[in-house]
Amino acid sequence: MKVLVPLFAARWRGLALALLLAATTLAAGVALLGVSGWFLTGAAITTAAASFNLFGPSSMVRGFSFLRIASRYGERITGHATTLAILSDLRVWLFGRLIPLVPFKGQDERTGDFVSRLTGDVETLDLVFLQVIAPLATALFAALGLGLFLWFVMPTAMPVALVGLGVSAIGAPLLLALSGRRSGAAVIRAMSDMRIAALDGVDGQADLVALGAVPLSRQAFGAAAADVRVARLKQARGVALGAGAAQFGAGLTVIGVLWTGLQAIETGDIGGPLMVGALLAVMAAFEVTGPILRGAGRIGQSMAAARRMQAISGAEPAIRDPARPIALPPGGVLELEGVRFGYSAARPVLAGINLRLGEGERIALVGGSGSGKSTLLGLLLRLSDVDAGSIRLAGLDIRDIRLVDLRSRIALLSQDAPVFIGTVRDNLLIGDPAADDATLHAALRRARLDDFVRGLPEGLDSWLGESGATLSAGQARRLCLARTLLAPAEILLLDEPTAGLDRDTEAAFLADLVTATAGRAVILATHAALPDGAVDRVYRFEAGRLAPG
Ligand SMILES: Nc1ncnc2c1ncn2[C@@H]1O[C@H](COP(=O)(O)OP(=O)(O)OP(=O)(O)O)[C@@H](O)[C@H]1O
Repeated sequence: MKVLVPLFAARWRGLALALLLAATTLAAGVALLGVSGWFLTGAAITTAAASFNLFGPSSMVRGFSFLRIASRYGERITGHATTLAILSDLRVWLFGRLIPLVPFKGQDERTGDFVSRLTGDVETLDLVFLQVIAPLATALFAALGLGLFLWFVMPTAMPVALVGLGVSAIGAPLLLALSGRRSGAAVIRAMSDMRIAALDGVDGQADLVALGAVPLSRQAFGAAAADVRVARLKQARGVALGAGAAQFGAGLTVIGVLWTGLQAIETGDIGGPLMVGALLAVMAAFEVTGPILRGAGRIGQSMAAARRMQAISGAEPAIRDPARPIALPPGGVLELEGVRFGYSAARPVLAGINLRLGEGERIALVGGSGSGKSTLLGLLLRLSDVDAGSIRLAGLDIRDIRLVDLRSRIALLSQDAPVFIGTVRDNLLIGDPAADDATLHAALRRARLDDFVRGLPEGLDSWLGESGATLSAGQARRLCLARTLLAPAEILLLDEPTAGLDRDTEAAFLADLVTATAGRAVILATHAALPDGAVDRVYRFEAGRLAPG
């Protein structure tokens, strides 16, 4: 739960107010029932014999019931508002931590799991304050108040009531929380698997339909949903058992207090009305056990969720800024010397790359599929670090430069560049947030998409749908290309910029590359046939090395 501490600390005022109101609610409830018992018994005895002042207790009953309503309302509002604000803070924090860790490596860390942590896991933490911290604090307060009250009016009942309250509000929930750890973790795991199965099915819907594989996807989702049901059922069984045990404890306590109370009446230590009032006050104090038990039943789930978040907060991205960054001087000469790299030690991809890219030069990297073109471009942006050798920009090893500086000099159009949800303009402004309409249209023109965008009813403000659903694959690619061209970087890395374009558009774009890239240095990874003059030099990948192409 360490992740929650700073977030709770940042919102301590709201939490403290909610705690105060929760304690007031409980105190008013206890007092209400206590006074009512005292009042009713006193009034009943009055009609039989002695005199009893009805006005005092009846106004107290009204006062406490009003106070209880008002404080409960306030407590719900502040408790929930603060909790929602904390969860929102947590989501933002988590998003910030997760992004540098993408792409996830390993089986357990998939995109669906990432979404699951941001949504499901965070939501389970709502009960930490509302159903654990606040009710526990209130229970302590109740125990203290009730103990003091009984100490004065019926001391023999005090240990019985406190032990009973301790067992029901702390002992039973503690056992429940401990026994529910495994089922809680199972719920979290199963929910995450279910989200992953759902995302897989939605992402691959078209192919699954075309291949007639929808039943397989449904089966995978069904299995995940069944796991969720089983895990939840186990959890609910635990809560029911715990609630039963707590109710039993409450019943025994009331009998114990009644027993000691009757003895106290017999010895003349307490009057009948006050004893009844005290008995009902004890019963009312047990009100606090309900939320604690509900919280305890699910706390295993929250703790598993918190552990998953803690794991992220402890995880360091593989690529980090240098401890002592060196300011990047102007100039954009890029030099690679003896660069070796492999995703695993057993399978090197780059086996000694030497390359020099002068300012404003354009070169092309060609080679078979899987030869290492995209890998090399990724290294230039430090998406991974070289295993051996060095990459220098403006004379500095790129590992000595701040990432933000490096990436402001070099822009990449990746092979699977995404269209973000939003409009054409939203997508383009990611490349250059300050660009005006004329600049946006110029970039679109260079990417051979301007006519299309101008033909849309809302032009630059046309909505593109999720992942550019309203665009063809080639149009989406050109939009991403326009976005990269807009980036004010001196070096452009274009990975298959013409993928998805028809032959004529591809030839026109490549013929126009010099103008399109406006004097900037370019590394073009491509399978396309290059027209004369499109680039200054061509290199071919051969067994992890570069040879003049
Ligand atoms: N994230 C990864 N993890 C493990 N291996 C990878 C990863 N990305 C690429 N590879 C492997 O590295 C090799 C080079 O891949 P890369 O994507 O650089 O090739 P490419 O020349 O760009 O291919 P293409 O022309 O098909 O895009 C391939 O054998 C590929 O299987």
